[in-house]
Amino acid sequence: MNTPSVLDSIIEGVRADVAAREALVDFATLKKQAERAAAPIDVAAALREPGIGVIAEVKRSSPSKGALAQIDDPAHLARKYEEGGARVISVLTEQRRFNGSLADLDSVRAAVSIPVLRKDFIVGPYQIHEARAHGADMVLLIVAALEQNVLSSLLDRVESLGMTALVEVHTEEEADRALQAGASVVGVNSRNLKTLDVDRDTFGRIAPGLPTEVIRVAESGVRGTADLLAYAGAGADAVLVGEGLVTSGDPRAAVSDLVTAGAHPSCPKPAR
Ligand SMILES: O=P(O)(O)OC[C@@H](O)[C@@H](O)c1c[nH]c2ccccc12
Repeated sequence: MNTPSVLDSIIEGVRADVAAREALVDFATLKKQAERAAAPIDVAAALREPGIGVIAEVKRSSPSKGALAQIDDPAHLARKYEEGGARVISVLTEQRRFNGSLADLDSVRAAVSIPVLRKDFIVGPYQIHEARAHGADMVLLIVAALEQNVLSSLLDRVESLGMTALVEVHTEEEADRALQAGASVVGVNSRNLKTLDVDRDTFGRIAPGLPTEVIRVAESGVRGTADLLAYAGAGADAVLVGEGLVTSGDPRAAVSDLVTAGAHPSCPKPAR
């Protein structure tokens, strides 16, 4: 048998955690909770607005670096991101490796009026209704973690609840699978989730092959405005930034610098 990748071991933990939550709140009850949540915001429309969108992430830890930042008040951080001009807030809810939680998602949802992304390792429908019940507008689906038929049905379920899926890919083959499943927003992760290596050229290799109507998000590895401009030059509509913001000391200013660079007339814009 092959040695399990980082992704495999994260998913194993996630499955156990989902089973434990489902034992407390069954799927039928959760679905009713999701129906009572405030209507989702149209994230695709928000990402089509002019300028390079900044998706700012609430990220305490990562499997590659361990603890990144002490975030005692995720709502406060999210408000700083919103004040800095973030288009969307991403909240990591995976507990074992990223030290996130659904409580973080609740606090952030209550604190901001811009769209919120639930960033987790989604393996089944339960987590999608759970995202909605906790006020998410967008849900991450990682192609490398899902069989094709499961990916397609989860994507349909996200959309049937009025949310938008951010479909994450790392290779051309995965990008084809994302499109086949009907993704309208594709995130190209520069980090390989099986090895955790970052290669910032990944976006530039994959993005040009995506149809023009697909919204392209460059994920990971943005240290500052130079990386944003490089991703924009390769066709990004938006960038997703975690570590660079949580370690910045001034998250509002860090987001604002990125937003300003991405809105400047000299910043390359995707042709569509
Ligand atoms: O901290 P960074 O390098 O700015 O990366 C943010 C984001 O792209 C990263 O957290 C991420 C991308 N895809 C994921 C999937 C699961 C967990 C985390 C991620």
